[in-house]
Amino acid sequence: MEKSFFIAGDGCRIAYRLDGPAEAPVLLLSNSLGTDMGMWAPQMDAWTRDFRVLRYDSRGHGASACPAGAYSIDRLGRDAVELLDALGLAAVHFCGLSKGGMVGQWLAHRAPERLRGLVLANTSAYMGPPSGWQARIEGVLADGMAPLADASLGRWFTPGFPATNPGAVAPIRAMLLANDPAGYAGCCAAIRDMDQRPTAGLNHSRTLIIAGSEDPSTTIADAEFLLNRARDARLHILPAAHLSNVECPADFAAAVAGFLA
Ligand SMILES: O=C(O)CC1=CCC(=O)O1
Repeated sequence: MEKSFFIAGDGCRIAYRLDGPAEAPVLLLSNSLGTDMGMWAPQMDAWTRDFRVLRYDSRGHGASACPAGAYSIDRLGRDAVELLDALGLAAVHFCGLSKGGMVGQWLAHRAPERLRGLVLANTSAYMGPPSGWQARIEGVLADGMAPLADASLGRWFTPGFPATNPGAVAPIRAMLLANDPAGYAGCCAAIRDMDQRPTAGLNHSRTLIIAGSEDPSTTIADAEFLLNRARDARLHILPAAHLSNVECPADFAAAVAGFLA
């Protein structure tokens, strides 16, 4: 997959890619922890009919650089804003899943003028306790990505899904295993240190919240928290675990496209 690059404000090299008609409205996509822009493959055919789709690899993931040390939600949010600045885009539609949705929450609070429609999928304003993230950081830095794989896929998909959909799950597993542990750990630290609950009520953007009925990581209660604080939000629940766009590709694509239309 051919990717372009821009340099974020702190010098980090970040990969992005544009697909779809040049004149269509831009839809910016932000990936989850442990994946990269390839996680949106199940939606690309549908979305590139109506949107100029702008995907990027979150720092620490995919082809983007993996600076050592802790990242922050503020830094991850600025990466999205600086990508828009680099491409001269004033305001775009945004869809982020999990960590990507945490970036979306940050944008709603810190850069709402850059948002048209906002989709927050399988995400949460807070994912405590910090000790769990600290243990994950220490584990991945000591032992690499492989020991995380089975437990992660167990949270990302409902129990029967991998066996019946190996072609959908194999690329996701490969993305997770390809992560540089330093980049994965840097993003874990951003989630460890994040608490966007106090600012959730400042989301005045038109928002679609997507949740998975079987998601053990970011629950329906987490989605309802965001829903109840936002000024203009609706909730769409899919029969899925955490990577709802992979488990319910067509429904996810249609829900987002219908909301943004
Ligand atoms: O892998 C997990 O624990 C689920 C998750 C948390 C943030 C994210 O993007 O995925």
